[in-house]
Amino acid sequence: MIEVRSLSKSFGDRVAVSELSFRVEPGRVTGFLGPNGAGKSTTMRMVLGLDRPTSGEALVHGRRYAELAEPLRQVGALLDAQAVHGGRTARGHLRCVARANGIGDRRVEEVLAQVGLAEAAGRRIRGFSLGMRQRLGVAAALLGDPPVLLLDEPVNGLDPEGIRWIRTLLRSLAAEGRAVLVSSHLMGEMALTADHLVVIGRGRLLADLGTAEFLERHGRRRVRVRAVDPDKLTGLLRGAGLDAEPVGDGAWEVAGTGPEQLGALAAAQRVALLELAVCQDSLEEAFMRMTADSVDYRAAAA
Ligand SMILES: Nc1ncnc2c1ncn2[C@@H]1O[C@H](COP(=O)(O)OP(=O)(O)OP(=O)(O)O)[C@@H](O)[C@H]1O
Repeated sequence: MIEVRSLSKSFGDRVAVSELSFRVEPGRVTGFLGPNGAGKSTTMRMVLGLDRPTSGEALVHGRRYAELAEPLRQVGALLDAQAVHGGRTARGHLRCVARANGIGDRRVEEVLAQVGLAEAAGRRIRGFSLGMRQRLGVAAALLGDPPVLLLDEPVNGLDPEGIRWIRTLLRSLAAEGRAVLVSSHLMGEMALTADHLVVIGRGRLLADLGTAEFLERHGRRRVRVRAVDPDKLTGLLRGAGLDAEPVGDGAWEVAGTGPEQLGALAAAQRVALLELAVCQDSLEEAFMRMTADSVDYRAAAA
């Protein structure tokens, strides 16, 4: 388990992380979300002992990273897939990391196969695509078979097949009882992958809750409705005083009601419907709404 307690980090007078507390529990994928510059990478670097907190602490299994015995067997990480020696082969790179941590060559072959790089294992990394480097980074993270995994933007550069592969892998690692923390900008992907979300903005915690609960709380839920006779529907909605918004093509989106009530109302007033469906905000829409005030770099409105 990862435990972040009142963690803060400043670079000069720039506050990157501020009084941040959350836990990454075993058995689930925790998505780590936040706009650019929110402090995600800095937090992950502090968990891995690569940056020193200004105050507070980040613990893995109750200890600071530097205090862990055989750290690679305790926590696996993918931070920057580009940060590898291009002149080495994939196998050579992994053997080097493995030997430095007392891990045998057999495990290297296992993780190469697990990430789909068995055939490319003898090739030099400098010829690898970004997606292959990501896979290699994941292989290195898995080398020690660790109960905790921490991945910064692992789907970066992956094609749709690769993205699906990462999703399946992360979910199966969590199902095996591991604690998985993963950051990503791809909201649609996070909605499919993460059971739990930790959202930060400007270094501060904005939300720490289940993905479904996040959508429920921060996403809007409306009922889309369309009728054979659009004028009759307009009259019905206006007459009922509902919070309705026209969305084109004679359709409306109505807030504060459910399809059951709206359907019953239409039936009672003999308005024949063509469409009656619940539309729920996507994770991206919910996320944009909740982080609107904490975006550091945003294009000025035209
Ligand atoms: N070594 C450093 N020196 C100075 N400032 C830094 C350093 N590392 C990070 N920062 C600043 O800290 C803040 C948080 O950056 P960080 O990279 O952790 O955010 P992030 O959420 O990972 O962003 P992104 O989604 O763009 O990767 C930013 O304002 C960044 O400019």
